[in-house]
Amino acid sequence: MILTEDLRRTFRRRGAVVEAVRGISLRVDRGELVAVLGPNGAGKSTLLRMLTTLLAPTSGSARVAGVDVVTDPTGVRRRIGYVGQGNAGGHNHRVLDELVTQGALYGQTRVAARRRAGELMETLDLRGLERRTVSSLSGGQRRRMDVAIGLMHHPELLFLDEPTTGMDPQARANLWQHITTLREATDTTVVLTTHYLEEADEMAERIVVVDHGEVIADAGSDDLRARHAEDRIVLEVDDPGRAASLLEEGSVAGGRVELRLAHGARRMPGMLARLDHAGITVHAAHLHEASLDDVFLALTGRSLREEGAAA
Ligand SMILES: Nc1ncnc2c1ncn2[C@@H]1O[C@H](COP(=O)(O)OP(=O)(O)OP(=O)(O)O)[C@@H](O)[C@H]1O
Repeated sequence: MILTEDLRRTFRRRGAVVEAVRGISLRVDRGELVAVLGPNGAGKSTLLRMLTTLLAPTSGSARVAGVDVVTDPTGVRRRIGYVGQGNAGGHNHRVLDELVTQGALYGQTRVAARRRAGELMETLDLRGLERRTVSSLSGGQRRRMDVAIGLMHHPELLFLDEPTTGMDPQARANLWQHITTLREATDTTVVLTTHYLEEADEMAERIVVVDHGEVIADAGSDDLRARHAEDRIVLEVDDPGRAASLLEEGSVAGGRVELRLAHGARRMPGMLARLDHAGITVHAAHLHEASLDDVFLALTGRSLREEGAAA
């Protein structure tokens, strides 16, 4: 669905050259949900803007939905939906009119556009808001309307640039619920950027970490954790020394055994069974799973959480 090869984009700023995207080769298959994560200024928006034909690459190539972004940008736009960071839609327009106008822009008849708008209002829980003005919607409703606008022309691929920024947790969960339903129904490919690590962790099948204009990691969140960070298991047992030597790993501190390892959740039951078998009583077992932020810290030396909070 997306194939880029050595994609680059440089900007000139006050005589200096800024390499915003430095040779990204990326493949996204049909039906995938991919989250692009990275600190501020990493190059995420520049990458997305090239893939959505809003910005021309300096060099390299990108095919999106089977179409080259440089030679046929109109063809790309016809096949993709893009929900940018700003809100779409005019403030004083009515919700249904906004959607129908968007459909008309893509050549739909009014009848077809109204039918499509009705479907999307149903899927995205916007029913009953048809005649409301855009400015009267809540933040969450507004963002769902933005997504509906991006989907009016049945795109095969949807780009979402920080779709949930500024939403409260309930509205975020609600929007995700709708995107999940939509994917189940239509197999739409989704590429998004987000500052919310938990969101990427829960929703994305694949996480592409971008830093300094390059892809520095590309895998599912469990794989990223196993490869780049460690889980921590703390066991409160009646004989920590014997427990540590039986498990052949871990250190004893404060009457507890502490272990740092990959796949902690999977390995903990086996450890508990071995201790039980050896007659060692376990009073409590704590699993602290590595977070995506730990992965991020290991990869970049910076915490995305702090960057996100500062953004
Ligand atoms: N039009 C431009 N002119 C000059 N420099 C630019 C331009 N657009 C982006 N840049 C620079 O390119 C780099 C990458 O910016 P980009 O906006 O792609 O990062 P980002 O990862 O999307 O950041 P954020 O999370 O803050 O949105 C930054 O150093 C930025 O200052």
